[in-house]
Amino acid sequence: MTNFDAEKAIAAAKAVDEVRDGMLVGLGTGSTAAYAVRSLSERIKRGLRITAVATSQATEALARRLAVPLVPFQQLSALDLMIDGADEIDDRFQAIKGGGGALLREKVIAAASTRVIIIVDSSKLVAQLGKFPLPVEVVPFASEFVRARLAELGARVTLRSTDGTPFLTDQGNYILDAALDKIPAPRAIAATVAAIPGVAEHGLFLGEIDTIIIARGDMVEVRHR
Ligand SMILES: O=C[C@H](O)[C@H](O)[C@H](O)COP(=O)(O)O
Repeated sequence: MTNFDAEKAIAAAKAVDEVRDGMLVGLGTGSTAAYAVRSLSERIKRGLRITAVATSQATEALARRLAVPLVPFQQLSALDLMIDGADEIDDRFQAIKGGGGALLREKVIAAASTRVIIIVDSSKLVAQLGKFPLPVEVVPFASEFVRARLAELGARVTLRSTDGTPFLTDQGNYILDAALDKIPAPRAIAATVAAIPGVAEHGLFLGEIDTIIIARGDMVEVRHR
């Protein structure tokens, strides 16, 4: 386990302490969120009674394997709590997400949740967003058109792929990774990107996050908005 893995596990356990009997809990996606699913599963084995919603097929598979009770989100419109990771987060509770390609479902679940807790290791906290390329989910039909529009904003744009095969999201869309280096005005970029026809969602989470849990070594810091 790397130091960052240990930090992810500590932050995840702290977030899972916030889960109470009867809650409907949104489960994020990625390596940090996976620690939260494991931690939640341990509490369920000790008697915690909750129901969860997964933000991706990967998280759904993990939760099923660990006997975390799941319900499909299609039947719901509101959740109590979401626990998720982030690729970058600043001290204004603004984040870039989508490194794992789950940004669209994550944003829906975050919007539906009364409270959103983001759990991160110490490498994820930044002074300014943008070093991590902004994931933009696009319908495949519009991918070249959106790529050109993002390039006009000054981004170096890459179609996420493996060995020449485009990565497909759980919705069957593509991801364009838009490297901007710095995002000094996240709200303006978010509005501009969201307005491009063919964009399904972007990875800027600007108003959704209520609590950040950051682990540094074996210390954990909780910040509330
Ligand atoms: O699409 C994936 C999510 O937004 C993840 O929460 C994000 O990429 C962070 O992932 P990790 O915890 O693996 O660094």
